[in-house]
Amino acid sequence: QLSATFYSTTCSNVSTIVRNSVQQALTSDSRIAASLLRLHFHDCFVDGCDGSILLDVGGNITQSEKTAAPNANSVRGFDVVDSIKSSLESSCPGVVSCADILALAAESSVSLSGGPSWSVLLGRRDSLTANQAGANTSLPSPFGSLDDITSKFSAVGLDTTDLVALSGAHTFGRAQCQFFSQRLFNFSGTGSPDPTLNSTYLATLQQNCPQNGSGSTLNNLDPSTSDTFDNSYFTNLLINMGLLQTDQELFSTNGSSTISIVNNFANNQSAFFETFAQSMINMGNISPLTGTQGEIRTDCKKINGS
Ligand code: HEM
Ligand SMILES: [Ca+2]
Ligand SMILES: [Ca+2]
Repeated sequence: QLSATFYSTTCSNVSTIVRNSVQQALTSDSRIAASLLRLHFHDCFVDGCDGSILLDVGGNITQSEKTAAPNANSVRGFDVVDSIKSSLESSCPGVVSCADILALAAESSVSLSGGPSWSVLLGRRDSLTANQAGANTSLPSPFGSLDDITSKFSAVGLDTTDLVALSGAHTFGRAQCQFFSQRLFNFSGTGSPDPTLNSTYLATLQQNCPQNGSGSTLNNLDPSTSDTFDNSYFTNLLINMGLLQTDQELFSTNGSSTISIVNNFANNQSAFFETFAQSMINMGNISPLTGTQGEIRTDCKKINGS
């Protein structure tokens, strides 16, 4: 049972400390807000929001989620999490969990980028384990069908509205060519590009991600407003300008219940912001450790005493 006032007597400035650190990090890295939001998502989908993604191999930890397929050479922002943790250890030693730091950093990242604010529920504790196989199986693939991603969300208690709203996180941040290049030249063995890709956008993407080029070249997930948290992710889908196959599927899968939700968010940014905030709370509630479960890590990368 998480609560917005969990640290009110033990670390009353926690939200401000996190927010200031994220703001500071943004001055030298315009992508960091997106990266921090994604870290919270990749934490919560694997054994719940318990900081498991932050652990390195060492001591009793024999596997790390960082090297699982969806994370390796992809998730980033760990240095900022460590710097937030050091500030908090100076102000309120041994009090704030790494899992809560991820939830707070996600909210600051969205609100500092122009998106909604919400009251973050707190009181999560940190795991004593990491689950690499779990990261490989529980995180959605950008090559999956809408049914695939829907079932990964429903496996953690999130519904279709949550799926569409949270996919709106792709309103900022970057993606490497390797995660959508299957759409550009020979889609599903057809010898042609994905028919649900806008032809002008296709030409730009083919230029940025040529065949036999580097799969790690970065592209904006939202070609309209790449660093702003707004509803242009959804207006892009209406004109076939979703970057990942799984983005465009939300609007282009015939008969899907996701289509009307995309239309609503494209036409009504406030509806998107309100739903996104609620869906972030829903995601943040995925099986947290509470009470005497787990621990409060001193160093987010390691179990205490190891
Ligand atoms: C619906 C299924 C989803 C799939 C298949 C998916 C897949 C991906 C992929 C492949 C990337 C690019 C990674 C890279 O190039 O290294 C990415 C980036 C990103 N994802 Fe998702 N994602 C999904 C849902 C979400 C959700 C629910 C959130 C957060 C609420 C999110 C937030 C982000 C952000 C902010 C980025 C950019 C990160 C950065 O620039 O560092 N994604 N996603
Ligand atoms: Ca986790
Ligand atoms: Ca945007």
